[in-house]
Amino acid sequence: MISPIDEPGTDNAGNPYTSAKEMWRLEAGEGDEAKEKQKKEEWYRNGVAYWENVEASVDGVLGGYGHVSSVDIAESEAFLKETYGARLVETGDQPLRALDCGAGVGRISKNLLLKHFHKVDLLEPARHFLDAARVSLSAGPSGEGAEGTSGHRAVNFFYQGAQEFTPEAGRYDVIWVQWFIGHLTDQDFVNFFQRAKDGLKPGGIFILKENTAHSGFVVDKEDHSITRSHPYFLDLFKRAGMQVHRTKLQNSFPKELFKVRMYAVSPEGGPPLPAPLPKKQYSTRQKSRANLPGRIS
Ligand SMILES: C[S@@+](CC[C@H](N)C(=O)[O-])C[C@H]1O[C@@H](n2cnc3c(N)ncnc32)[C@H](O)[C@@H]1O
Repeated sequence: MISPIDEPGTDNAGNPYTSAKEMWRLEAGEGDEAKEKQKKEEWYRNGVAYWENVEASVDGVLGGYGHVSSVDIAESEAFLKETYGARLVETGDQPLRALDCGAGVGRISKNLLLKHFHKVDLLEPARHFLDAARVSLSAGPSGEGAEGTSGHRAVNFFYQGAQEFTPEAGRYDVIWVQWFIGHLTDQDFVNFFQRAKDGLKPGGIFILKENTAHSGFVVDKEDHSITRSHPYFLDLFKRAGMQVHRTKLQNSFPKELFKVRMYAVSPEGGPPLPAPLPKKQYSTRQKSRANLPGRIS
């Protein structure tokens, strides 16, 4: 069977690449010793520069599709509960912590993560998005002390690209990776998961939610990102030493968008996922909802 990296792809104007390997050589200088460092820096700089010119709002980070935010959050929440249910309610004395990577203006932290996790950290390389997230999540100027009435709060606001980030060891129950991993080259995707897995508590998981190409890949020359196919994701998870526990397609999105898929992954050889809970057992839901800022939409 042909490896996903050898499959052909296109850019968003339909121009072909013979393989992902060729694409990464052209776009990020991979395999070309003389140009690799400079081209790779350019790839990341151009990606962030695109977002720096986008309005710091939910509509901005969703490319004008701000109206899909609530249905996105609803299906993410169902996936989180089905995947991680028991751990969300049986915390003992331990605070639940999540990391929101490529967090944009804090849309997911505000509407989902802060409902279920006592402490949420955000990682985002576009400064004005991170500033907007700080305001939206009511943090002080240093990012500390964003205390909601439920006691759940945004704690750290990391101004960094994921290709450079290393989390504090053993800090997180869940690392949320949504709609940004296309900015990372394949090698940095693998390196990111290999570094970030040390940031998970024992039994912690990553949830990745991303656009998927029908086959191969599609490069967006405007925002300098790549949309990968489902087999391409599976291949990268394998290379990163990750096992995929569950995967599910997002249902209710406009037809013209890429198919969006959710993955629950954790380091190979780790413990099985906690049991899902029947919906009626989520007794924290009402309490948390009442204490958190309203949903945007
Ligand atoms: C489509 S927006 C999604 C934002 C957020 N995840 C959400 O769903 O609301 C893409 C985000 O990825 C961020 N981003 C771009 N390059 C990145 C990188 N190298 N590492 C981490 N995040 C990056 C952008 O600044 C932007 O906030």
